[in-house]
Amino acid sequence: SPSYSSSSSANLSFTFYAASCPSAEFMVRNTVRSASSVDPTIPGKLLRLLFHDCFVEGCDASVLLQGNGTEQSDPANRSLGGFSVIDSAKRVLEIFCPGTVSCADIVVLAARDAVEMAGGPAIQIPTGRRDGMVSAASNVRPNIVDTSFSVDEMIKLFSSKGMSLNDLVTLSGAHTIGTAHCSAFSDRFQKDSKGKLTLIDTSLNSTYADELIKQCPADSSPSVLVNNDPDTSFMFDNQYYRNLLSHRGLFQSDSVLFNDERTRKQVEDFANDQVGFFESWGQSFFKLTSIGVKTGDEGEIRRSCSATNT
Ligand code: HEM
Ligand SMILES: [Ca+2]
Ligand SMILES: [Ca+2]
Repeated sequence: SPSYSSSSSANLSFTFYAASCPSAEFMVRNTVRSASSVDPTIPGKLLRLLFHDCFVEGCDASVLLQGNGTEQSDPANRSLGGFSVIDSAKRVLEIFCPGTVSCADIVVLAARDAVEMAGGPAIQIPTGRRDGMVSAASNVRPNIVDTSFSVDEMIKLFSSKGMSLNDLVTLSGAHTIGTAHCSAFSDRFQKDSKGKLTLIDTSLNSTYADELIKQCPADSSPSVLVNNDPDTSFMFDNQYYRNLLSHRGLFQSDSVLFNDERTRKQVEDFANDQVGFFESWGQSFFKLTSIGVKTGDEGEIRRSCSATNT
């Protein structure tokens, strides 16, 4: 459905598991913490997983379902990660509070904790989301932003989820952590007659472009990863916006936020004011985690996050 009512998110509660599983949030947090201490790439993965869940069928863990033709089989989702962290949190929760805590809530809480552990703001998030039964690859393409999108196209998709221009600029700040495959920004380069890459997107700083070509030469392996934020890749800070100001946005969809008059001011403000970015992040993240939530009798509480109960 194109526009989600806010009545569903009004059914979420800050005390949803207070009686049924009082340490639910604590158990998710511990799982995220220990996984991230072993593998520092986990926070970025968990944050992107939330985005791809909430924009397709709402925040309902549809992205976790495995099988032929599910969301995971769409090319836009092949580079997602963090599933094993969600699974281990669920395993612990099923021992202490069987059949109680939804995978949809675990995805949200894990992303929230991941941001905080990477140095970002702490955010209170209500719970009570239920797990969806539908996961179709064909739902992914129309609902997930591609790096080739114009600001207009991004605004259109975001507003169909009840998200504003401000939310778009704020949530794009997620690219202050995490990594990307070379193919995610190869459209900014072209192969010359000798098979070497040259920059065709003039909105990119040429020194930065040279670094990217070095890390991602034309013949590089498809498994090569590049940091989204070349300066503070593991730190959730406002460096993403500073990068945009110095023409070092990795994706075309990042650069356009600085090149478009409607979004530039917000980018400049966040580049100069991390506290302001963090405040805005709290609000936009809250909205993201409320998109299309299922509550009450809708959906189910999955026993295993990768499969529906029946
Ligand atoms: C607005 C348009 C957006 C576009 C076009 C976009 C696109 C991408 C692409 C292409 C990647 C690299 C994937 C790969 O090659 O492995 C990526 C990574 C990432 N994105 Fe976005 N994204 C957008 C918005 C968001 C939002 C709203 C969030 C979260 C709130 C987000 C969080 C992330 C994170 C954390 C990573 C790093 C993932 C990792 O380290 O594995 N992105 N994004
Ligand atoms: Ca979903
Ligand atoms: Ca950073």
